Amino acid sequence: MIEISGLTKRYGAKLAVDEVTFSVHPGRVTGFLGPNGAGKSTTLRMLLGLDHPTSGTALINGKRYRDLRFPLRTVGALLDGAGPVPERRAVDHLTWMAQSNRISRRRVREVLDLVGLADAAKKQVRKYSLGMTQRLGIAAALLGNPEILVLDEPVNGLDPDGIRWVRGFLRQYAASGRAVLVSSHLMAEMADTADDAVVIARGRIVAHGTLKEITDGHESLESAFFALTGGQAGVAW
Ligand SMILES: Nc1ncnc2c1ncn2[C@@H]1O[C@H](COP(=O)(O)OP(=O)(O)OP(=O)(O)O)[C@@H](O)[C@H]1O
Repeated sequence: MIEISGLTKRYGAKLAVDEVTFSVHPGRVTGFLGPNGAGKSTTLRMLLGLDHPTSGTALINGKRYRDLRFPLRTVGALLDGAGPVPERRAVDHLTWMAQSNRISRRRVREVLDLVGLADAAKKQVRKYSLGMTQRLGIAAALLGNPEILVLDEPVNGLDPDGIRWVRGFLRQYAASGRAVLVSSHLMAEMADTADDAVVIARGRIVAHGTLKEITDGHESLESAFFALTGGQAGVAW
């Protein structure tokens, strides 16, 4: 379980994340939704110990990320821009990650199979398509068979096949009793993927509940999102 409480991040005069509080439960896909610059990545980076909060806490099974003994075994993450070294072969990248968390080589094969990259395991990552790179990122997140998955914009730039694969995969992962937190600004996509949603705008949580609760009284998740975030289609925030 993820518990975020009063989480705040200030960059100089800019309040990027402002008293954010929400939790993410096992067996559910939670969509973390917000326009560009709303504070999604900053929140996830603090959750994963990559940035220090100005105040507040972000806990994974009751602990801060950096206090987890073998973090990959508890929480798997795919973050924007945190890719592997391009010259490395996919299998070597995963083996290197696995070793640092005492995960077996057998598991490396398993996750490559799981994401459909078994045949491309020995290719250099720089020869991968965007879709393959995203699958590799998900394979890395799965290495420790974690009970929690955190994915920042996993379908960005994917073609419809890739998007469908990620959606099916996340639904299946949550159905096996694990907790999935996935950030996105693609409302139609999240409407098909998430059970719960947390909506953030300008660093603050503006809605948190089941998808049904959030869309109640609106035509779609997209129109609920625009009403909540004060935006309009086609207008930059
Ligand atoms: N290192 C930093 N220094 C200064 N400001 C930052 C820094 N990182 C983020 N910000 C600012 O904090 C705000 C939140 O950014 P963040 O990247 O968390 O948003 P986001 O919701 O993930 O957006 P996107 O969907 O575009 O990735 C933005 O205004 C951004 O410019």
